[in-house]
Amino acid sequence: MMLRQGLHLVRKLYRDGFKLTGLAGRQSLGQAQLPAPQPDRALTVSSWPFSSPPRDYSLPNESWTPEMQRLYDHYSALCEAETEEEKKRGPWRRLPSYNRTLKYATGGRCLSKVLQAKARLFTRNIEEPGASFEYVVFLNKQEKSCVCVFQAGHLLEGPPGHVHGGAIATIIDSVTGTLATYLSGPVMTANLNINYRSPIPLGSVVLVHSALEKVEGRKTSISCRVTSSDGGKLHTDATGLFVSINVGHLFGA
Ligand SMILES: CCCCCCCCCCCC(=O)SCCNC(=O)CCNC(=O)[C@H](O)C(C)(C)COP(=O)(O)OP(=O)(O)OC[C@H]1O[C@@H](n2cnc3c(N)ncnc32)[C@H](O)[C@@H]1OP(=O)(O)O
Repeated sequence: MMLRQGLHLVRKLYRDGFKLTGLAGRQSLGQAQLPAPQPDRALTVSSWPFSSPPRDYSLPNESWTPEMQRLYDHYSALCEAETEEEKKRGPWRRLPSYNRTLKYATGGRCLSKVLQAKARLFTRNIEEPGASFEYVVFLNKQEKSCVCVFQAGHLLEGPPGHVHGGAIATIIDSVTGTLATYLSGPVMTANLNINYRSPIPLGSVVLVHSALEKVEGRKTSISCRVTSSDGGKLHTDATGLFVSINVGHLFGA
């Protein structure tokens, strides 16, 4: 019964144009218009099925360094820009980010109710501001690309004073996965290829640039480069392969 309700809700959200922040929501740039602009130019959850609005983790908080805030302001200003092609607004959008998109997203038949209630998006599961992943993604729908401003907190340490490779892989998976989802709808990561070129200092702010390489049938290929905030140093480059799925795939259907 729960499974059927979950599937029904997911399908309804897709039909109604649920603007995603997780695996299940989607917006195909090739097939539909992005939602009407909001005052802060963020994409919005238009069909949020719960009474209280979810917290948007991609907004500034007290842990953000001046560099993080500067880059946020820079890309936010691009979201405000007007272009001739799009008379009123440019191609940039800030994507909101929540720690759970669908409380019904069970992740499979066997997830207990306790787990279901406690499940959280991996990158947003630590409440202490600045402790782990502080990031905000800006999408450029014309260029089919996005940039993520990422500040790596103290809980992400790998080599002393530097960011863990798994944490770097996580942010790459999240950013490339987000772009693939916006471009192709519901997808899952099939393959990630990562080259670690230079270590990322803990607490620093880096840019995660992602762009569409190609779409072949169900396969969407995304490239990614992690650079210093001034773009001068390459930390990591990667490619990701995402395979389109039916949402029932996530529910064991
Ligand atoms: C806004 C959002 C916010 C979202 C914010 C959060 C974003 C977080 C993003 C995190 C995303 C994840 O971590 S996802 C979690 C990690 N990933 C997973 O758990 C996926 C587990 N794997 C699977 O479920 C499956 O293997 C699939 C769905 C990937 C593919 O299975 P399938 O549907 O049966 O498809 P299949 O026929 O095997 O393959 C389809 C085509 O893809 C190719 N293919 C499949 N796998 C591979 C592979 N590893 N390497 C190369 N090619 C492959 C096949 O050759 C075939 O090509 P051809 O013959 O058609 O040419």
